Amino acid sequence: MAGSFRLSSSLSPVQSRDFPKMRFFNPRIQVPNPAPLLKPTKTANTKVVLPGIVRVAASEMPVTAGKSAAMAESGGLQVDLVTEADLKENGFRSTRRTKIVCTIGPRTCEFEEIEALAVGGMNVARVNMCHGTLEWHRDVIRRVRRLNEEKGFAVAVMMDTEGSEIHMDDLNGAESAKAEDGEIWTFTVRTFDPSSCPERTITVNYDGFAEDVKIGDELLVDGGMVRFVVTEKIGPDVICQCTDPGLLLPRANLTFWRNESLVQERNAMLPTISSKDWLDIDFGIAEGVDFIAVSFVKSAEVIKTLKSYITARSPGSKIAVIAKIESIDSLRNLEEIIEASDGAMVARGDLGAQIPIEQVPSIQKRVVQLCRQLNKPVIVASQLLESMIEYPIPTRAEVADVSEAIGQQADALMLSSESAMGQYPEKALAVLRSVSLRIEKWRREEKHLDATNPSVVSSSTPPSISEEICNTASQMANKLKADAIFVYTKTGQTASLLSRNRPDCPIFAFTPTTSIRRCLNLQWGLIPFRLDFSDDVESNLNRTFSLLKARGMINSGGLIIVVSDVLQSIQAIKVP
Ligand SMILES: Nc1ncnc2c1ncn2[C@@H]1O[C@H](COP(=O)(O)OP(=O)(O)O)[C@@H](O)[C@H]1O
Ligand SMILES: C=C(OP(=O)(O)O)C(=O)O
Ligand SMILES: [K+]
Ligand SMILES: [Mg+2]
Repeated sequence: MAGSFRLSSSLSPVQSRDFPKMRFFNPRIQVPNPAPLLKPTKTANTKVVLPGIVRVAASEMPVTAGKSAAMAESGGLQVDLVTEADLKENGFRSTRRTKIVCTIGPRTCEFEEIEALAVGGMNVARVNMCHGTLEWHRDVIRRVRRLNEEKGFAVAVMMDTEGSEIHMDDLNGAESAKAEDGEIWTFTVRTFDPSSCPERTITVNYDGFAEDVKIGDELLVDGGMVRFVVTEKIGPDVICQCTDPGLLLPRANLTFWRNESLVQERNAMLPTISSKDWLDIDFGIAEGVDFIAVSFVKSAEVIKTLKSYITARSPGSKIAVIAKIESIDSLRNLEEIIEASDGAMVARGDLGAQIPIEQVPSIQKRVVQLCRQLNKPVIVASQLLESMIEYPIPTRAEVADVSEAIGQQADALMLSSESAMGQYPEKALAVLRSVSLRIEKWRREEKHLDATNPSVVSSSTPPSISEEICNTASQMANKLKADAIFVYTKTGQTASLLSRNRPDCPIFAFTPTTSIRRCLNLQWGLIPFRLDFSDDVESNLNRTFSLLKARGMINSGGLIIVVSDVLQSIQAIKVP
């Protein structure tokens, strides 16, 4: 990777009319109907109306009120079959604590394929608005909702905005194009009909592109997978010579570099949330997604604006806003961005294209630590198991990278292409699952040897009552080797504060609200259940014990630390 990480002087305020325009290509993704990973279940409801286009049947419409079979059976305690089986087979202490986000793409968009991922441990399904049509995304989101309703899962949905990144066109539907060493390619802002596009010509989505680049600049595709040097400029056309040959993929990201630094000209003034993103956000709000991940965040301001927009559009909505840390600007304003957000993602793909890649590991560590300090969930994303797009097993180096993120105790790991379009989505998920279990267990065993590892995160100043209660409860649970912490939480805040301490035992979070249950599913060590509860801790507890016992999920004699955010109390109780 060329260049060093240089910060240019802060930008002067710009008027919105000064913003160079991004053009958004017409959605060109024809969703194929990949062979299902599992045999179709009886619940499959997708009707294939046209070749290659998936339509949704009426029963995939958003779920309305009414108790599902899964809930009715358990007397009001909603839990999924995977958690139930995990608890029964492995016992409390060996449940997986690190959560898994899977990007849904053409390889995994059918109901049975999403179900297979949920069965394999997916906690959050991510749709990337950079690809696909709104109809496609709507179908996927509704399938996840139907799966939750029918099977009692709490798979949350994350919508990831396209953002104002500079990228290439879709190669007219081709899977890829090969650029050979020394070949001359044209990058242009002109658009063509698929039939009349000249050879070796790529349309770029950023209007200011031809003006901003200079002869001698280097053009990097996907952070350097393919590299060109600009040799000539002819009006809207930028003529380039390939210096590092490779495969160009549809809509691949483009950055340009001058004197070993990333060029940030007018593109630095592109809005973080483009007009297309606002429409996608409206769509996300209407579909009731749980998280909106904002690409290329530059400042805390944009997060605040989006949060108030969501509140105005959908009062009382619980949509959480995740800041993607993937640009130089986000690093400049890191602390205030994370403070303003409901969580963060270390988006290593673009981050590694914007700064020298050798700086990515230390930034990942810093973001993970900062999020923990500020009590915000953090996701480590991109290229965790990249080779599994093609191969059924990962490289040893990938396993080491995944282990590092788990060792850092990030809340969640994310699959991108591995699950969206790779050949082995379920196997990739299984690798994340088994590496998590192994590293978490090892970490618990070795913990006493690590003096630098505090059992609680230090309190904020001035300390808050709930924070102190959660710190004490976590320490108690560790010292007494409790089997689980139970937390009764209305807003989810107390559950988060417990998770933040990364205690040795799992945290059962009971919440009356389905959307909060789903949001908690992103956080480390939390096993979220939906349960209506009263202000009477004693009766809640007795009810919970009998419901869990009836399903064989707890045994008499187990030690439970109970925290209630209503009474702000801690109790230590043996399961009767
Ligand atoms: N909705 C979709 N339709 C078609 N392809 C998709 C879709 N979502 C993801 N993909 C494919 O999966 C790859 C990985 O997804 P992701 O990491 O989210 O995107 P990107 O590579 O653009 O950062 C994409 O490059 C694209 O090829
Ligand atoms: C997760 C990332 O964002 P996207 O996949 O949307 O480019 C990334 O850049 O690492
Ligand atoms: K995106
Ligand atoms: Mg990105």
